[in-house]
Amino acid sequence: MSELGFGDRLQTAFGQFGHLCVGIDPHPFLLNEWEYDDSAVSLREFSLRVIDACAGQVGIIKPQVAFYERHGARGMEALEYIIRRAREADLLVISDCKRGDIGSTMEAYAQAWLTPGWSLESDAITVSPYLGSGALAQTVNYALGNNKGVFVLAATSNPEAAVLQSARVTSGIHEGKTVAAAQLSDVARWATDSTPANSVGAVLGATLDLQSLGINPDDYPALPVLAPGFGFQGARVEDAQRLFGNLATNLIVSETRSVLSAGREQVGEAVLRRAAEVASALA
Ligand SMILES: O=C(O)c1cc(=O)[nH]c(=O)n1[C@@H]1O[C@H](COP(=O)(O)O)[C@@H](O)[C@H]1O
Repeated sequence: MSELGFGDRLQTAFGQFGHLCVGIDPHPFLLNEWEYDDSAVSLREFSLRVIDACAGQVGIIKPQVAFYERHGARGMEALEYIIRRAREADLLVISDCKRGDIGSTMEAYAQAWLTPGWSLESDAITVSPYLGSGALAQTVNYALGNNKGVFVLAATSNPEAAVLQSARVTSGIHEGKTVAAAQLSDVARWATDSTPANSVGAVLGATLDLQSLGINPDDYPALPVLAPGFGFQGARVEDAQRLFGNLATNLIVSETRSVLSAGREQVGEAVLRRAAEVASALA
């Protein structure tokens, strides 16, 4: 097990490489553009190519589990392999599995993804709180006990999310807040009150107007924030500081298709260029 908590490893990654996280989503269209067939072997080759481009240049990668699951057991084997290779290359791996279930089932997911030495061992995972954020308590405890991280969806980048996430809570400690703001408050409490600190973070889409969801980023402590939506989904990294205010301090700028669509030969160059743009936007 790592000696350092996920929050500390994240700070080291920010200090060495800045705030860019490269997503690995082997969409069939990208496999095709990169001249691979749509197979588990290709997933592995594609992903290794991205890992080579990232190693020593960025600190964090985020494989999207769904694209490996598409290929069943062989796809998951490819995922196990590439996670291991990325971690050996000192990349922090956030496995984007977006698990969300009742507490006892979540515990099994946490064990699958966050147990040192197990085949899918990652540094952090994404989880969904929409069965109630209390159902995530065991996952958070398990992660913290193993020096791992958890990113909880609060306000997601997709337009369909608004109908649910902008609804107002009608009872309890979060009464009157939007669902998204309530989730963010729970995450902020976990991030700051638990040990090791800052190992629990929130997912906040960069495509959103956070104020319209009742979220003023300056009202929150600088917890880790995984922010997808830059690049392909239209958000501009130049706006990161304005969009996230105080939350820009520990912002993970996540980009996938905008980097990977550079192609197999140019992906290294695209990673370097984007990392420099992110560094200058968050300087
Ligand atoms: O958790 C995520 O990473 C995520 C949350 C969210 O709100 N929106 C979102 O697009 N994502 C993921 O980010 C990736 C898309 O990144 P782009 O290709 O850069 O748009 C996909 O793997 C999504 O599942």
